[in-house]
Amino acid sequence: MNIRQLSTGYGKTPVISGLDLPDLPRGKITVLLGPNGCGKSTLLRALAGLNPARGEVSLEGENLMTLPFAQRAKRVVFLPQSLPQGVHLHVLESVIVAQRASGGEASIDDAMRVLARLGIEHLAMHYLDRLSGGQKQLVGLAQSLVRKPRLLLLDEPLSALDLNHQFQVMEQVARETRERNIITLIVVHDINIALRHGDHIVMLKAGKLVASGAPERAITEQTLAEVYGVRGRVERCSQGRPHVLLDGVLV
Ligand SMILES: Nc1ncnc2c1ncn2[C@@H]1O[C@H](COP(=O)(O)OP(=O)(O)OP(=O)(O)O)[C@@H](O)[C@H]1O
Repeated sequence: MNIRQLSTGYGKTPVISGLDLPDLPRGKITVLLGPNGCGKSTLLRALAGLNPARGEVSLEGENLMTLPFAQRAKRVVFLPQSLPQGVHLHVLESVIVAQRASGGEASIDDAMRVLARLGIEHLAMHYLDRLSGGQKQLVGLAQSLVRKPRLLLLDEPLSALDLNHQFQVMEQVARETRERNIITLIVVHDINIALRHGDHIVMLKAGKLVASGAPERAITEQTLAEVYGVRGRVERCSQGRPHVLLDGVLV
């Protein structure tokens, strides 16, 4: 997927101006990193067609920016940081509604399979508005995966999850991404999750691209300093995996 000269913002206030991103690979997870307020959610919303934007976003040979919204919504799924409040549906119903929103056939079997893959089939008949924050986040992910997008945009899908679920969700997202050969762009704040589970990294600061590429190429002492203003080291743990250790903040 190519993003060329993308500009977006709110009213007359630009957040991103003329952003070019290197090709986002299919079948891989791209992790979008950057400090609070740098424009990550705004970028995801613009790619999903939820924020007005200019530029070119080509996905599998089509320019998303000129597709009618309904066509775009069949190809692109965006999971926001939190689900809408006050939706009085069962979890299973909500997953089936999501399935139909992308033009798919309603299939209880498919919906239950997605819930099972995320380890939440026991919640199928629970009401959405009575779930914990983390449970809601898992249901939001189930709603996204069941829609079988070509481009999956996940905005901090791990923020309310315990360690076990964070790991399981990243493994599941990686599996779906690989098996369906889709493009997944995911915002996380945990740099070590990005290093461990990301295939590709994009680092933004104030709406501008600072670094991109393989995790160990993009996440370095220099980019950690430039993007986050921290002193950090990338070291190898006893199993040989890269890991960021923070020594402090730059003043
Ligand atoms: N609805 C809105 N109206 C006006 N400005 C907004 C709106 N949403 C976000 N902004 C502004 O746009 C800029 C980028 O916000 P955005 O939510 O994209 O950042 P982010 O990188 O996702 O941050 P975080 O890591 O804190 O979630 C910020 O300056 C923010 O104040």
